[in-house]
Amino acid sequence: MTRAITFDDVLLVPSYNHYASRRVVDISSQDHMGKLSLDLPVMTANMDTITEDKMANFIGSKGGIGVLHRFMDIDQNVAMFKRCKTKTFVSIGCNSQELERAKALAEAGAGYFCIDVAHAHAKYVGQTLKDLRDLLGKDACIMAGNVATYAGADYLASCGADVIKVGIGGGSVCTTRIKTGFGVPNLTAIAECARVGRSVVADGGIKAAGDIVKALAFGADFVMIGSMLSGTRPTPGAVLTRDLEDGSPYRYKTYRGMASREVAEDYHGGVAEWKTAEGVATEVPYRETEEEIIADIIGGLRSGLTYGGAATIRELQRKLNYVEVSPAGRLESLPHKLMQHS
Ligand SMILES: NC(=O)C1=CN([C@@H]2O[C@H](COP(=O)(O)OP(=O)(O)OC[C@H]3O[C@@H](n4cnc5c(N)ncnc54)[C@H](OP(=O)(O)O)[C@@H]3O)[C@@H](O)[C@H]2O)C=CC1
Ligand SMILES: Nc1nc2c(ncn2[C@@H]2O[C@H](COP(=O)(O)O)[C@@H](O)[C@H]2O)c(=O)[nH]1
Repeated sequence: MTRAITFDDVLLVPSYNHYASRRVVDISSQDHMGKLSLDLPVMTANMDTITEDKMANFIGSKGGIGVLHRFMDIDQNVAMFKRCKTKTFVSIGCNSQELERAKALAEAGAGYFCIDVAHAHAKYVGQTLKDLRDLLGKDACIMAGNVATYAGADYLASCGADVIKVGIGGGSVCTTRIKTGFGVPNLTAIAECARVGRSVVADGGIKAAGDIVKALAFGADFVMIGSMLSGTRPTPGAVLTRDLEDGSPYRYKTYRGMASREVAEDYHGGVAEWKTAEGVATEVPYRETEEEIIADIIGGLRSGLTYGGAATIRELQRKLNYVEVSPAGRLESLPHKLMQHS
């Protein structure tokens, strides 16, 4: 049986650092096909509680890129795309109307497309990729996902994907592994898919800047984050308030999986009888900390590269050296100053 690992299973091992300061390392990333270059290798998730135009403009201003969700009609989608002031991905699904969405968005100037389905190692995704390439031409950047195996990534590459989105069932509001028994722990999935030689986006389960460094070191060129930015000001959705037991107000927003019952009710009148929800909806505290979250990611990436003795993300990948950690090692990695000793 193959052993598979994810973020908390490993730590990266430090190596000799040539660089005088964390300021000199380069945290930018370019995809293997030469179509996408980001100063910050971070994408925001195409979820209706994470990325609309406001988040796309925020993350774009930081050097990353937003991926608009697709759960709206085509006119709304075009209007939203036009409100984006920086390079932004748009998403499409796989049914026949989705090519109409792609056509309208391309006419509005979109050049970065994401084919977004739960299980992309599938015939209908391959066909959509080919149709989309025919529609958009060779210069458009097409990302497709999600997959979690070498065979899945290879299939998408062979159908014309430039960038491959990797991660099945690892997201923070995801229940796919519980509901279906399928998934691959994310670091193993990233390493496997990166062997195909196309750029990989590590998607799902990233909780902190250190997880981003691990994902990049294991072969991702970019990461996609949802929960790390959930509840912040640039996310869509209202700020809600309720009283806590002590009477103090608690301000929160909703963060929800795009395969949750709540999403199905809002957009499709409920979960179809042949399906089950594969995501959950949750309350997250309202936060005004998006600037700090991104600064923390940038600082973590800069430090991370120097711990790895690397000036670039590609060098970090070449020098990958890691250990699997014991339960005690994992505990030691967390703040434990106040832990009681018996
Ligand atoms: N990264 C992850 O682990 C996951 C992500 N998601 C997210 O949830 C959203 C909804 O996803 P999705 O349900 O794919 O979108 P859609 O509802 O648009 O479904 C995509 C198409 O794929 C078909 N399909 C066949 N088998 C499957 C399968 N096992 N899972 C999903 N679709 C299948 C669907 O047909 P039919 O509906 O008739 O079956 C449909 O035509 C997306 O944003 C997706 O990224 C969802 C689950 C897992
Ligand atoms: N299995 C499911 N995965 C989902 C769903 N909605 C979104 N997602 C995936 O999660 C990531 C975000 O993960 P996070 O850990 O950063 O919060 C997102 O990009 C999708 O790939 C869902 O309903 N089910």
